Amino acid sequence: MFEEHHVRSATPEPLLALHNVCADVIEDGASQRLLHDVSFSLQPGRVVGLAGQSGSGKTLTCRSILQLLDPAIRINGSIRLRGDELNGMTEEQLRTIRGNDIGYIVQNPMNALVSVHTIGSQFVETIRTHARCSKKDALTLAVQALESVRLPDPPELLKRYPFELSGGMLQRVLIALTMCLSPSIVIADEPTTALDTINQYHVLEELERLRMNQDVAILLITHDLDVIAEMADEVIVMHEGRIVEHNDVLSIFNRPQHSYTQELLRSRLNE
Ligand SMILES: Nc1ncnc2c1ncn2[C@@H]1O[C@H](COP(=O)(O)OP(=O)(O)OP(=O)(O)O)[C@@H](O)[C@H]1O
Repeated sequence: MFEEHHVRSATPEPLLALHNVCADVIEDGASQRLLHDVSFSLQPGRVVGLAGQSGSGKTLTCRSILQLLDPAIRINGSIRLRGDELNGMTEEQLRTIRGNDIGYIVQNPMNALVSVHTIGSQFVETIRTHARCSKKDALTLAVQALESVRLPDPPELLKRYPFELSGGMLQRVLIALTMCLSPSIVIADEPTTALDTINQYHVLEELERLRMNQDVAILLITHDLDVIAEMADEVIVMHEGRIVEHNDVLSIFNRPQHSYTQELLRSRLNE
């Protein structure tokens, strides 16, 4: 059993608030609902874990927030960032929000980096599209960020190409890149799934430091309930595109209410 302790009470104004978000896919003229009235909010400095088996709608929920969806998918409902509605914003407005306000860390960091450019040029390019600064200042910022995720020899690392680094190093590079943009929210979609145990530990530690040092709100998607137990303040359990349970982490693990949450916890114990 997990030890009970007081969970910090929520502040009144959420950083991000989803209200009745629905996603429908239109295929061959027919519409199928993939997300059903998803509602929750994120507060600064808190980690919300999103759990549920494969196909339950976790990634779709993240990508709805970022409005990074297949054109066949339509979103309804409200997604507010500090009160501003994201649903319906122009692509240009959204591009500013992605990175500046909301960082996105994905399972396979290779997909987020361009293989033919050095790590350094990608840092400079990304930093300079979000903030007005010289190349030299961008490189200084990159070195500091790489040092803070404890990667060895950052100046040398900046000269290397993504394919020259391991998955764990790349994931930490991506976290460092995200840190340079100082987002208030980080969405981490299965950030440790492709990593070995040691690298999993390092990546989770860096996410924890982001939350502690920069008061970042983290939406952590993982099928790994041990990671959720370790990191999250609250847990949202999704099943077939719906939120079936949302509670603080101790209540979810000690007193799960929904039969699907109970099943999910039982399957973890049997693993
Ligand atoms: N572009 C799309 N067209 C049709 N169906 C889609 C599309 N994208 C997602 N879906 C469906 O929506 C449902 C939710 O998918 P989603 O990727 O959010 O699941 P998930 O919980 O993240 O699963 P996993 O853990 O395997 O990544 C699935 O049934 C999936 O097949």
